Amino acid sequence: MGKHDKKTGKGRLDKFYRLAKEQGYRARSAFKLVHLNRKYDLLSKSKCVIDLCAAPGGWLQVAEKYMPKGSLIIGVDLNPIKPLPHVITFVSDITTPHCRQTLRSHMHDWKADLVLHDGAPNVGSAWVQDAFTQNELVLQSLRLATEFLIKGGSFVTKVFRSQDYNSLMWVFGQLFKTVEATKPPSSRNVSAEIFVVCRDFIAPKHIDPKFLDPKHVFKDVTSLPTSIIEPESSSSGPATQASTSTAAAAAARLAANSHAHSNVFAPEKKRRHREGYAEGNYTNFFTCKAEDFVKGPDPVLVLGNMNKVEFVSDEEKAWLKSRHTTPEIVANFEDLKVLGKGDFKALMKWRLAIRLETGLDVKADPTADLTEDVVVEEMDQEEQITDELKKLHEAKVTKQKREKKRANEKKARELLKLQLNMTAPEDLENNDLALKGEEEIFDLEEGENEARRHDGSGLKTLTDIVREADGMDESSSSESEEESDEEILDSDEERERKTAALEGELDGLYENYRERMQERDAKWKVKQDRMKDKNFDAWHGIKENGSDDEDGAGRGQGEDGEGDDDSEGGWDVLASKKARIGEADSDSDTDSDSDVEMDQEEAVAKPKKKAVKFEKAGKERVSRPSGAAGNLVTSLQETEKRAQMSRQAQLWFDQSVFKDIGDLAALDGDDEEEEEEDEDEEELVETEEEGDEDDVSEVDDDVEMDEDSGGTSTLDDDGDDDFEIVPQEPEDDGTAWDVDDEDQDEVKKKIIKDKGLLTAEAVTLATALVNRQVTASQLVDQGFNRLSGHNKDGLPSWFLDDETKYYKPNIPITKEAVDALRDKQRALDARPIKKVAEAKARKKFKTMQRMEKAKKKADGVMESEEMGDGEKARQVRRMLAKAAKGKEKAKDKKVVVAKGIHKGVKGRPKGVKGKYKIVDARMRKEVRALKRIKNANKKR
Ligand SMILES: C[S@@+](CC[C@H](N)C(=O)[O-])C[C@H]1O[C@@H](n2cnc3c(N)ncnc32)[C@H](O)[C@@H]1O
Repeated sequence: MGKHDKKTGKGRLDKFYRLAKEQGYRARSAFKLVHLNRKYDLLSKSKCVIDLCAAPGGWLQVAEKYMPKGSLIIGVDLNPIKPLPHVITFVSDITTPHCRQTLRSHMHDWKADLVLHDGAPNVGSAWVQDAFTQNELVLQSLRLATEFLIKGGSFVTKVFRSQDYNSLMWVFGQLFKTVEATKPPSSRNVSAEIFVVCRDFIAPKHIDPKFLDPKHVFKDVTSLPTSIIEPESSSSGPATQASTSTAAAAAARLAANSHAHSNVFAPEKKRRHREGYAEGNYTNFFTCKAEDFVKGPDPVLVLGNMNKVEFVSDEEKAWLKSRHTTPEIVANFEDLKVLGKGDFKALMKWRLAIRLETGLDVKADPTADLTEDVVVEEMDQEEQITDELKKLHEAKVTKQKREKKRANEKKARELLKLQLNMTAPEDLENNDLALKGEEEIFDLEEGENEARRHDGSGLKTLTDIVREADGMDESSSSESEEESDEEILDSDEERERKTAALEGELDGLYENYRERMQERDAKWKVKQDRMKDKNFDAWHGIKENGSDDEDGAGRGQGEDGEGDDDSEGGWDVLASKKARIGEADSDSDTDSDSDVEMDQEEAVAKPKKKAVKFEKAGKERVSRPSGAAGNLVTSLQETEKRAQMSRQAQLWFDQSVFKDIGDLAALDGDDEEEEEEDEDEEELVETEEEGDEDDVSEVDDDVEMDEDSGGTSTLDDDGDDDFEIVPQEPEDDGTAWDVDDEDQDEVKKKIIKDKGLLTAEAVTLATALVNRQVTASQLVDQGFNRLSGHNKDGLPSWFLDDETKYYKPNIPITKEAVDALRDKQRALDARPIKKVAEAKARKKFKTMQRMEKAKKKADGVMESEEMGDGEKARQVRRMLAKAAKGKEKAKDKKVVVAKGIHKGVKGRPKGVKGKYKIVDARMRKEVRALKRIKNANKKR
């Protein structure tokens, strides 16, 4: 059988392959015969076996093993079979006369008890063709079997299930009393092969050659003669019976046998023959009376199940004479199995006509003729089809809706994640969604309508978001209603439940997010507190408290009456307007942290109307907002830190954008009436002060805004210095980024961007103030806008947190402000690195020391009376120049061997530039020698 694929992969792992190896069988197929033999006991009683298609000899081995000793075992194959003990083998094609002759030569006049056939043509082409070739081979082997089998002998063959299977089985049934198809366990389920065990060979005397001719057998089994087999003898009994039985009956019997096994394999078993006979059913030739069709309750069933409708009774014959009974109708009744849809319709029409004619049916409408009745029938079918189509359409629509709904839910989830900064916009599958998430869903400036729609708060609830994403907004409400009717998932209850679940899930996610943030950033909590205090509550608080409280009385409570609006809020903006440079509250301790932790009472006591007053204190310009109304003057007992802050404030205002400010106190167009601001957000950046003073001067002019406070300075909550960089590109809004999932660089960039934006706002406002385009009061008034009021009741924490970040007025920034900051950043970037700065400072310091010394010396020179004025001036100049220059490093001595020196040559030796000193090598040696001697003498 040649190379077999069982040598590789799957085959190698096969249990029977391993068993065959273990037991010394040449092929795993040996076990098929083992199993067949176990079931039918074929071998033990056989004394002569012919194995057709026997290579490599597995079956021969089994036969040799289970057959009685001395049995004749003959194997034939296209391929040579390695010699086996007690087995005769030869190479031949079983379809050729040569094979038959050779067999005969080996058999002499013996008859075989058993003929085996496990042949398989070389497969590889299409299945049908292979199956056909296979079954052709089966028929050839059967031909040999009929020639060499003894009466009562057995024939075992492999058959491939195909449309010819039943034909083969029918033929087997004609030749053997018992025919059984079986699938041994060793035969792979995936294989379409089945083994047919034919026992008790009838041994007919003469077999019509057509009976074993593939052309006839496989072409049309019904065309086979029903009595082609002549019994070998009249005494053959059952054989005669078998031979006289109709082919249809035999095929039906055998088909019934095979059905017992048909579930094991048969890829084509599901194939349906929609026209003509269904496979295996051709022997079930059923007839019925025309009466059953006409009068029966289910004419369709009759047409479907019967082969023929017969007109037997007088009544039925009378129907044949009806004008409705056309020759075509009669022909149709002759063979129902070959009819098409139109034929069936015609028969149904005929039935109705006959029924009407015979009075079995009464016309509903007397005017309606037969044709109309027929149309009713057609309509029924059409209705059925329409109905089916409708159902399909509905199912499709429902499916689409469900998919849409799922997609929308997914979108909603992604949007919410996006809003929680749990995902980056580019991570979202749908970028539009990301944009939507940023621009639309939480668009807090969406407008009054939107605000009204959402309880007047201007905020969308989660349900709204889900509803929106679900396409459940007003525009699609009708569709939503329809959907809710159709799908239980869309019911309000379900929606609420899902929304609640989603909210719960999101709350959980948000909590995780917060935890992660906390873990990641030790200062996060403090920042959050400060955020809450400053940017949200306080922001709204100041506006709620009103701005026209000119008397500087304590700030009132907010509209919600909570009274917890403790920070300057609106000052967030106002302070930005005035560059937010101030010092700590004069009457409180100046620790920056204390600003953050300001308690409620203190906050309430703050003035409602906020303003800034800048005062000069000595050289320092001081922003000195004060929480207490009367505390308008900078305290002289300010701490050193505060003094430093003031200095930094001065540096801040030394920037070009403020250069036009003459007196900062005059900033406010509403004159000195303005009240002072509390210090809540007034922190100054403590700059790096490393290196000497000169270095400090280089970096000290850096005042930054705190990202959290929307324009406050950046003294850390823990009091650490926090030097920050003003961004290069402040116009880029990168506020939507989440620091949590980014690496540190990204975080820094984000902070820079954020700060840049806010700082630009501050500078813009400050510039506007400076240029008197706007007054402080106007700015404060502008702070009262539609974003002021906010009912926070019942809102989820993630939303409030998000609001804290984003629910702010959009303060415009000018190009000039951005340019100013950019210039500043460039200046900062141009600074030398720390070590260089330190080195420079050291150098400078030493120079100053030298200059100091030189100055003293110069004083001495000037006091001298020995020198004239001109001489003194020259001396002093030289000394100062020397001091300024500093000590030059002693250059490495260069030794040059000059020729002729020892010969008394005078003047500059050749090749020597600059100062030079002539030394005598011999003299040097002598000097050293003398030193050595001297030392030696000392030791003695
Ligand atoms: C599955 S193998 C038989 C295995 C065999 N029963 C055993 O156990 O070793 C099928 C064999 O049929 C042979 N065969 C196919 N067509 C043939 C033909 N026309 N004449 C002889 N042998 C043929 C192939 O050469 C192949 O060896």
